Amino acid sequence: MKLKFTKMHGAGNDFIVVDAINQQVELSAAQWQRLADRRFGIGADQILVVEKPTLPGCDFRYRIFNNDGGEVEQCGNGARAFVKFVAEKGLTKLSSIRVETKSGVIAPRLEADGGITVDMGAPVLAPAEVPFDADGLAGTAQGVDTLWPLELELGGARETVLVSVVSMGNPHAVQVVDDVETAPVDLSGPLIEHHPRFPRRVNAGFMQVLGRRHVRLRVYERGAGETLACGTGACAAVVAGIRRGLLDSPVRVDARGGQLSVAWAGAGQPVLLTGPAVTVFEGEITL
Ligand SMILES: N[C@@H](CCC[C@H](N)C(=O)O)C(=O)O
Repeated sequence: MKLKFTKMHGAGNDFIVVDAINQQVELSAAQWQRLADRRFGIGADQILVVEKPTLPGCDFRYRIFNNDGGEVEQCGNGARAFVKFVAEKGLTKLSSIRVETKSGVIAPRLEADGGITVDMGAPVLAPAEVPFDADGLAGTAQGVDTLWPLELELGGARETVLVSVVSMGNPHAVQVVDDVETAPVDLSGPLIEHHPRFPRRVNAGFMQVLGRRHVRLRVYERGAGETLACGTGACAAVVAGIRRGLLDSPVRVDARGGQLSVAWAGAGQPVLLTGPAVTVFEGEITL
């Protein structure tokens, strides 16, 4: 079986995008993982699959598979790549589309200057819905946010980190650090990802506040490891920063692979994510 694909990225978070409307695509988790493998496959942080919608009022269905082959609920940088892909492939003539995802409907918009903004929906903040098991834990209030203590076993020593928990459709634990470059992302990222308090695992964000509208961010992604940028991670970090009283919307987010912008007007309002989407090459692979 041959599979046509497009390789894309958003601020260095890279994707294999597959049109499952005009070709038949039914792959197992092991096959997705093989395709995303950087040595045995094409290589990508995530695979994005474009399908016909199943919900009325939607233009497309968008499925997301992590590098480890697992299907997940949401991907912000991928949503921008998705809208560029469907426009470039002539799958739609609309500049604003409604896209069905595993965690609800999102609305990406192609701007006149080529930039892409995605309405990612409102963040979910109730710990149980993130999901985060806060049972028996004492949180600390900061602004209108609650910081939760997570115990980690770091290199033989016990350490407690304080995290905000936010769902952007997918789960995030965000901590504020003094310097993202020296933060122990490789060490504590996997421990946070698999921490037993997160029943569906979690994306671990490390945010350095540079000013009220400017942060640096690194994210150790669930199912993919550290990526050069994480769109939903940027949204979650800015929501946490605003709730903690550290940031004002809109916020520039510097990731290792590029720059994103996140705007949020507060409780109940949608988060708007803006940033680049780039097509790298097209190919066909025999499975
Ligand atoms: N890179 C993404 C997020 C992809 C999914 C994530 N790893 C998860 O498992 O939730 C983004 O740009 O949002």
